[in-house]
Amino acid sequence: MFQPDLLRGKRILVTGGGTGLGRAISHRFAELGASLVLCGRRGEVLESTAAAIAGETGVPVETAVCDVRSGEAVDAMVERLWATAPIDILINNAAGNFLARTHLLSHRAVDAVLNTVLHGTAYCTIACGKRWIEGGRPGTVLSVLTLSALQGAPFTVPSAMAKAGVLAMTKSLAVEWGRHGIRLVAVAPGPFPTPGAWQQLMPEDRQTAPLARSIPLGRYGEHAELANLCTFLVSDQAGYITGEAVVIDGGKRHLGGAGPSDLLEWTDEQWGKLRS
Ligand SMILES: CCC/C=C/C(=O)SCCNC(=O)CCNC(=O)[C@H](O)C(C)(C)COP(=O)([O-])OP(=O)([O-])OC[C@H]1O[C@@H](n2cnc3c(N)ncnc32)[C@H](O)[C@@H]1OP(=O)([O-])[O-]
Ligand SMILES: NC(=O)C1=CN([C@@H]2O[C@H](COP(=O)(O)OP(=O)(O)OC[C@H]3O[C@@H](n4cnc5c(N)ncnc54)[C@H](OP(=O)(O)O)[C@@H]3O)[C@@H](O)[C@H]2O)C=CC1
Repeated sequence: MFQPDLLRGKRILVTGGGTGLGRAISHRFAELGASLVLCGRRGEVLESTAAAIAGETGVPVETAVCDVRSGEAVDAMVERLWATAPIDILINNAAGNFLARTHLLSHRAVDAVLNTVLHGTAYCTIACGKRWIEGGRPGTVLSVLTLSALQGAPFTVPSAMAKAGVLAMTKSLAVEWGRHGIRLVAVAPGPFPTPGAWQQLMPEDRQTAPLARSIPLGRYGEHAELANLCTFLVSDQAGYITGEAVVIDGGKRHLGGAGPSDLLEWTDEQWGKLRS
């Protein structure tokens, strides 16, 4: 359990906060007293999520329609938000991704992912960072990566490249901006079911594989588990953590490196035969 007022007084901007994991993280922040700004491209999605979170938690939730692929639009959004009150915490969560064979990707397909994940994250981070530094204020940036940022991923190569770039940004700015009291942290989730991710990445053909073969804990992540990790990392309780990415994946990352995972499927009979 967190202190009920852990995030009271914090103004938090969540990109992609209208759906999926961004929505779950935002909801947890609001429960702990934060005031929120949810950003995305679809106003009606943002409004509906904002109304639901505000109704359930009683905290104010603003919305900001913005395509993070445009540096000008991001700067205008952040300038407008700052005119009311500074943002304390930025969550870089907006992303686009799809399954495709890389040698068949068009330039525009590569750009569709890189512009959102790599450029959009850089624009949002710099827009907040320059205002924190100019205003002499501390700040925190949490970026949502994927496991592929650490170990690559075939068939989602632009996303893996972009998220790896965001990890490099996290480590680099932790050093460059540390003396200004700005922390940069990241989370690298394994699979957490959301309509967005499942539509893009989990066609029915992929959903029949036994989970135990791909995830040691044998289940997908729960949104609350990711939201709780993000809550700790952005809170003042984690004030000495910067430049780090925390993996939350049920052990998935270690399957390949930890030895032959096909042995997980072996029966007692097979083990007995080997022993004899
Ligand atoms: C384990 C889970 C890990 C989860 C990680 C996540 O990130 S989950 C997060 C999951 N959530 C989301 O992803 C939600 C947000 N997603 C989105 O906004 C879109 O899915 C987007 C990323 C395609 C960007 O859309 P947009 O409107 O900017 O793009 P557009 O429609 O204008 O097309 C631009 C170019 O891309 C091409 N192209 C498109 N699809 C495919 C494909 N499947 N194949 C090949 N190519 C494809 C298209 O043909 C065109 O190229 P062309 O023909 O002109 O040379
Ligand atoms: N679900 C999973 O298993 C995993 C997810 N992740 C990461 O978690 C994050 C959330 O993913 P998830 O919730 O599953 O998927 P969603 O599709 O629900 O989330 C993507 C969000 O980003 C917003 N978005 C997309 N493009 C833009 C843009 N150009 N400008 C502003 N907002 C944009 C979308 O809103 P709109 O379309 O209205 O703009 C949407 O709210 C992503 O960073 C993803 O890479 C990482 C590992 C695993």
